[in-house]
Amino acid sequence: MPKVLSGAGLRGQSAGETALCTVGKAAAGLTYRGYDIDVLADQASFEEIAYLLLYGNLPNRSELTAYEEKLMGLRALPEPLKAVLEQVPKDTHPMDVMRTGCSFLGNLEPENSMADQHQVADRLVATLPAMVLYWYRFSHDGVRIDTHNPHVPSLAGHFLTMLHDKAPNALHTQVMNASLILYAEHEFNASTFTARVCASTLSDMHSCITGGIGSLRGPLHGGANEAAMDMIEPWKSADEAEAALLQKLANKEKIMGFGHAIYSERDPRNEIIKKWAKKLSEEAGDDHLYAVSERCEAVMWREKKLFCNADFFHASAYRFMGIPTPLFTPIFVCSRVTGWAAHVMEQRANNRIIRPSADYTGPDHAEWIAIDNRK
Ligand SMILES: CC(=O)SCCNC(=O)CCNC(=O)[C@H](O)C(C)(C)COP(=O)(O)OP(=O)(O)OC[C@H]1O[C@@H](n2cnc3c(N)ncnc32)[C@H](O)[C@@H]1OP(=O)(O)O
Ligand SMILES: O=C([O-])CC(=O)C(=O)O
Repeated sequence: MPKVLSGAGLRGQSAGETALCTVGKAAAGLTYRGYDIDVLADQASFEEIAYLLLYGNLPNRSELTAYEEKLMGLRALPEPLKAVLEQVPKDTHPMDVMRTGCSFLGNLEPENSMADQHQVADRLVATLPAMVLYWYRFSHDGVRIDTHNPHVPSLAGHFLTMLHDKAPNALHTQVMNASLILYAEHEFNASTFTARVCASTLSDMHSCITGGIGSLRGPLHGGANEAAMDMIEPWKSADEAEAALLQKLANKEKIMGFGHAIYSERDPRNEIIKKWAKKLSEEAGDDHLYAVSERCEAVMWREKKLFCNADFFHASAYRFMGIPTPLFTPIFVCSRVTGWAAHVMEQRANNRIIRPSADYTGPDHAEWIAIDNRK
């Protein structure tokens, strides 16, 4: 059954048109430009999805090879950007680092003309992983990593190689690739809408993407994958998880990684990432984290009819690949930048400034009081 969409948060109101994505059609589905997410996550590479979203069609083999080579050629960070990243304190949240990095790249390489929008978008796709990991490895390990990785064509492998200083195994590359596909696009979610509002003023791509990063950061949106990990990490058994979760529900707490603004019964991305989390759990010899996650899923459905969204099983999947929690939402950025940029281009192609109205709730008329007469 489709979710009843009404009330606050602009729920259920159409705020524009898109040819990029459908969410929640027949209560569950997700498509990118008409292609089903199950097929894409199983068959495609993230680079194919980036191309599909940004250029409008699936690339043929030679287009894909050329696109992969283009992205690899755009990976290097400018020296002044590295210098800025080296100034950012170690205890900064990596999402704030990405926000700064994206904005500063816009200072160094401004989008002077909208004719450059594809070049600017590709440059961001290629450099955002390097920005966050250059800073992370410098501030945490004291090393200046090489962000080229010419022998690692996939962004999935590139990210894990920069993080761990060695090439990932095939399973980790495959899961990371699927994860990047799952997170790439989701219609008019909060961060994409932020980017589109910014685009509607005819602002530049870096401003739109920087705004998107700021919106994604919150725990009700992309930040939920980190918040879910923080919640489940202390629980050492499924029984402990169930007891703690019931207590949270009794306290009327929000449980991160559950529920959705549009989907009513399931998030189609959950089954996919859950399957990979199980595989990774077996590979890692995990004896409780996957079981804890599964129990949370069962308890939330039993107690509240709330289901896992895309973020919940991403938490354990990323942990099994040795990814530190504060880098979870930044990975979402590395993926969603493709959706954001595609929406910016779509908004620009048929633009009217986005400017809704408000229902005024203040006083009808207030009499001016001279400053010396105020209480
Ligand atoms: C990739 C993504 O961004 S997916 C979303 C990631 N965010 C999270 O996981 C954060 C936790 N989830 C939530 O806060 C919400 O479910 C949201 C923000 C995703 C959607 O919000 P809404 O559309 O307002 O939720 P919805 O209308 O379905 O809420 C219905 C009821 O369920 C409750 N509810 C919804 N989600 C949760 C949850 N995760 N834990 C506890 N209760 C919840 C709401 O509080 C509301 O109760 P009420 O009627 O007593 O106020
Ligand atoms: O659509 C939403 O509201 C949030 C979401 O799942 C996403 O952005 O991937």
